[in-house]
Amino acid sequence: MSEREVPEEFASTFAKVEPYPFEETDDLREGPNLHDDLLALLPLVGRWRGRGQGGYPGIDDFMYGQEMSFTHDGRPFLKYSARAWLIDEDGKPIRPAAQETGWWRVVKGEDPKRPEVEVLLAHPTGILDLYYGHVDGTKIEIATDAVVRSPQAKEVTAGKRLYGIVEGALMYAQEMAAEGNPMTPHLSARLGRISG
Ligand code: HEM
Repeated sequence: MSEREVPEEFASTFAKVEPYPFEETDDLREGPNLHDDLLALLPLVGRWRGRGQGGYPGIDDFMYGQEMSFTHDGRPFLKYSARAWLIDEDGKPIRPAAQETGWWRVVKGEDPKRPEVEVLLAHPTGILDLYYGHVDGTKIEIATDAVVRSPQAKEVTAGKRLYGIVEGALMYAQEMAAEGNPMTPHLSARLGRISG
């Protein structure tokens, strides 16, 4: 339909639409209060940047930079995204690397001291992960309950991640079972807080 064919009443409706009217924040000092259900994940909220190293059977070891953000809008979930880039020994960027985006929620667990978390992740490589796990103080351990792959995706069958807040830094280690290998380390990184 050409612009001229848009009925007059619709044209005025579109013109009136304001930008998204609700606040979303990565800073606990601003915007809506964090939902009570998310208290166990509070230390993650913010923006992070740092470096990591990786490897896997059959590939060369590598180093990477990464940015990560956890934001919320007062509802009981965190919006998560991360992007990485390969770097050389001097930290110079080589090329963009993995990105992932998804949602973190606290679901009702049996032990109030170990809240259960659910993490949904989508990767641009044709892979979707559903992770479950627990928060133990400043440590979060999650493992895949399901991995869905498109026909072209690499054969990733399971994943495991350990996140920890250590002296204000966000550290994590990630393992995966892929391409016929059992659960094997792929990544580890240390990120510093850049806001929030
Ligand atoms: C910080 C994030 C990540 C970085 C920097 C990274 C980096 C790499 C690099 C450099 C390779 C070697 C092949 C290539 O150059 O593409 C690779 C392979 C691979 N990565 Fe990652 N990766 C990351 C996250 C992930 C995630 C989240 C998954 C799974 C969902 C994943 C699954 C794989 C698989 C299956 C291979 C192929 C292994 C093989 O061929 O045996 N990676 N990754």
